[in-house]
Amino acid sequence: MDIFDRLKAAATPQWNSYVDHEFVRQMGEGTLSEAAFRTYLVQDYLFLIQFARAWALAAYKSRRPADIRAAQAGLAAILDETELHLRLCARWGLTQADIEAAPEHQATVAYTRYVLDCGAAGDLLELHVALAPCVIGYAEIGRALSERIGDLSNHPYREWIAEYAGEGYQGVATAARKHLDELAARSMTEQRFAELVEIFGQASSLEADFWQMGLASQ
Ligand SMILES: Cc1ncc(C[n+]2csc(CCO)c2C)c(N)n1
Repeated sequence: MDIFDRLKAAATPQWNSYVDHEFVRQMGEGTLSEAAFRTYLVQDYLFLIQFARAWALAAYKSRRPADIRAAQAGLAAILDETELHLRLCARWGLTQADIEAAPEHQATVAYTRYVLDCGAAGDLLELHVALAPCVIGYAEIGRALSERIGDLSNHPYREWIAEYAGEGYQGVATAARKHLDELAARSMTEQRFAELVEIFGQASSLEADFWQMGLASQ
């Protein structure tokens, strides 16, 4: 059992509220409304900008080159991801300037600033634990949806699912998981575990709230 599995097992209700959310179910079935997806995607772009700052903070909090490289990989993955968002938003006639001018929803503010605060107040391990549901969760969700659906060619959310189920992103998530495990082996004590579960559970709940924000907008 690696540290990620231990955190997931200790925060199962919050984790399940995130990965089995109604938004995810509807997206998989292709019944999710375009309005819900659009609100989600615009907010997710704003979310990614703040998360890029969190990964940059991870680089700043790192003393070892290997940790700086891990932060660099996370930051690069985010910048790649924003391309998907801009491409999909362009189909609705939304430009980058339009998206950047959108006001942030409470759910976006709550999640991103929570993670940034974990990084500001805590150490590198706390920041990576706060980032883990996001990075590793989307890989699990993407893979589960893609396996369930099989042939994605006519699916309304094929680009989104293919992005996170694809080899490129799966590799990023596997590397992030391994890095988290190494970091925990280096700096976690069992007394700290409960504190880390708290962070992991909170971040997972904030992910669930983020999906809910999309559903509530339609
Ligand atoms: C609400 C929300 N949670 C997670 C992700 C996924 N994600 C965020 S940053 C990143 C790249 C590596 O850090 C990935 C895959 C998202 N887009 N939106």
